[in-house]
Amino acid sequence: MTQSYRITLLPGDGIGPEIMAVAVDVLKVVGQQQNLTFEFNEALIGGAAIDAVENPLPKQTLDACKQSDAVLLAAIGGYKWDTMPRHLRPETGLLGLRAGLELFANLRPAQILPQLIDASSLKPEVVEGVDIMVVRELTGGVYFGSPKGVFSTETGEQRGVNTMAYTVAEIDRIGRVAFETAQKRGGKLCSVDKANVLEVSQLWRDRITDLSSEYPDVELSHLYVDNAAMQLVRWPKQFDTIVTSNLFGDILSDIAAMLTGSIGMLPSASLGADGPGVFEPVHGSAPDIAGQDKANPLAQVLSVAMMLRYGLDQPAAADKVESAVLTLLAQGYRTGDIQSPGTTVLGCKAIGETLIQILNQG
Ligand SMILES: NC(=O)C1=CN([C@@H]2O[C@H](COP(=O)(O)OP(=O)(O)OC[C@H]3O[C@@H](n4cnc5c(N)ncnc54)[C@H](O)[C@@H]3O)[C@@H](O)[C@H]2O)C=CC1
Ligand SMILES: CC(C)CC(=O)C(=O)O
Ligand SMILES: [Mg+2]
Repeated sequence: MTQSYRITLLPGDGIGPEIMAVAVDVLKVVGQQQNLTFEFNEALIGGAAIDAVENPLPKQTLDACKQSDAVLLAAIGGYKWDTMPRHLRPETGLLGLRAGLELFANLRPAQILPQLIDASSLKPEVVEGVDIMVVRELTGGVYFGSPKGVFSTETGEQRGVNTMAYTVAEIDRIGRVAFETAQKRGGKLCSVDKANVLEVSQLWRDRITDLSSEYPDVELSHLYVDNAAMQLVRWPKQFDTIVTSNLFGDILSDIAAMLTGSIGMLPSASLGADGPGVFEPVHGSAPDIAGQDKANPLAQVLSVAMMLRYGLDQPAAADKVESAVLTLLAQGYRTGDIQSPGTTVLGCKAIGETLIQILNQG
């Protein structure tokens, strides 16, 4: 029987439309092969939405996302909007989408593919076999805490304020996702915080420690975030699953990206308790290479695989997408960001066409 899904597409800004085009082509072909049909609905977000309707997250877009089975997002942002007031910034639209869909758990896998060992910034013996899942809290912490703003002090000086805050309920729900993720993986969970300095981090550490009694099969450890950043580069193989707050997870997942060769390789899944998830690359809109056919579309394509696996419960289709990416790399095709001697560098579009050929060859 054919299974049908409604997918909202949010291409966004910069390289977003280029990598989204590749991902949609891949999804259509895999859909035909797996008896899945997709009803696509493209909507505005970020800078593109600001330009069109002066709102980085139009109500129509959020409503369309809520009515979908899954949302595929590319990236938002760009120099053009960097000096706009906060409510007219692309990033405000992205945060609004995450909050609006209550996507509190962001899964960011960083896996070194054997074909890309030469592309990593680290020595082969350091990165070989690395397979890390960063579980990042996504709707709390300093990105959302109040008070926030720029206020005047008694002396008339301006003072910028953001607040890092977590409730017990927020820590517990991301903690449970992390323990359950670790149970399905290597059984090790490292919680990353700054409990030596921050009250919010001490509460985080205490709660995660308490929760661990419910997961005796998971080996829990704790690291301060500065040490964790260093350890990720020093000996990344010590990590299996990492759980951390919104800001720390944002930074640590970009570090983890470079272990795998390029930020252009890292997909992610943003999930809530129920309702549609958003599937998006870890990287941003890369305005420095936008419109030049240089973008690596593989993080977006691998986000399609995460959508099929985590959002639509179609693991066989997800396997097909991931295996096509591995074949492409094994055949020596690369975008510029992951090139190494002896490989063939292609543009974003040509990488997409080659992936389709690989999929059609079965
Ligand atoms: N989820 C999202 O939509 C995110 C949006 N942003 C926004 O993106 C804009 C640019 O931010 P940046 O700090 O420059 O981060 P970025 O991730 O867009 O780019 C950082 C560097 O990585 C390269 N890069 C990124 N993705 C690539 C890809 N697929 N293929 C090849 N190279 C790639 C870029 O060319 C750039 O040199 C900003 O407006 C930022 O707020 C940043 C991160 C996440
Ligand atoms: C652009 C920010 C709002 C988010 C970000 O950098 C990320 O989610 O990786
Ligand atoms: Mg980021």
